Amino acid sequence: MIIMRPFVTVNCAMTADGKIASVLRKQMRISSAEDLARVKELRKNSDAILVGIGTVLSDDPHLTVKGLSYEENPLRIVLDGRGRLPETARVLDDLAETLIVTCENCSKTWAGAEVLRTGRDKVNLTDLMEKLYDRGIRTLMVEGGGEVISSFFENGLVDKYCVFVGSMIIGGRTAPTPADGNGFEQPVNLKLVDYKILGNGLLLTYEPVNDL
Ligand SMILES: NC(=O)c1ccc[n+]([C@@H]2O[C@H](COP(=O)([O-])OP(=O)(O)OC[C@H]3O[C@@H](n4cnc5c(N)ncnc54)[C@H](O)[C@@H]3O)[C@@H](O)[C@H]2O)c1
Ligand SMILES: Nc1nc(=O)c(N)c(NC[C@H](O)[C@H](O)[C@H](O)COP(=O)(O)O)[nH]1
Repeated sequence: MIIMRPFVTVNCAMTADGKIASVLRKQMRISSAEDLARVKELRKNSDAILVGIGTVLSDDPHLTVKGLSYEENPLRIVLDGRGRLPETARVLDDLAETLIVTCENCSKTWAGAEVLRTGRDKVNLTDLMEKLYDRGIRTLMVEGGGEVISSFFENGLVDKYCVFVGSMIIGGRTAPTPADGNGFEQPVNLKLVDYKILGNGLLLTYEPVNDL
């Protein structure tokens, strides 16, 4: 059965040794200024921006585009299966609409945010994609982190994968990478469709290869 879902672009920045943050999981500037400008455009051109609760707890991002009004900003989506999102998180400010997606057994609510419940232990991404499409979301930007990106690949929900490779080494065997989770038995094969130098780093753009 074909499901109608948004076009999904995964975007992240990794170091030249394949890490998206340090072992302390604290936010680290990996992108060049040129890449940050591209990320801003990508956010602007997306109907919604999605991150996992791990990213919110580590980075406390705004997930907005500076200069855009509440109505113009993309919908902010946080995957939070166990209801850990603090009321003080910046994604709950009044700069944009926010949707918190949690599991069916989580009864938590948040002031000023809409809550959607789907899935048992983890948010059911396929169901979420259908629901987002039904409410008019046609383009979705997934900004991380590693667990969430891995789930999108695992569920075959990625249309485009953009990874900026910053010219630095951070090391650390437990530092997060673009696709953490439990790993796949079979690789997700990609086609390299573009590459571009952006300041002191390289932007790689891939599309998953549909083997069927
Ligand atoms: N460099 C970058 O581009 C970039 C971007 C974003 C985050 N980060 C870094 O990534 C780290 C956070 O990543 P992370 O992997 O710990 O957390 P994450 O942001 O991927 O969130 C994972 C959590 O989301 C929840 N979740 C609910 N449903 C899920 C589902 N279907 N699939 C997966 N998770 C689901 C679970 O509680 C899970 O633990 C931080 O260190 C942050 O700084 C880097
Ligand atoms: N593209 C990108 N390059 C980086 O070097 C980096 N560290 C992130 N990290 C993503 C993470 O989620 C950040 O927290 C938000 O990019 C900050 O988002 P805000 O501007 O506060 O909305 N993303």
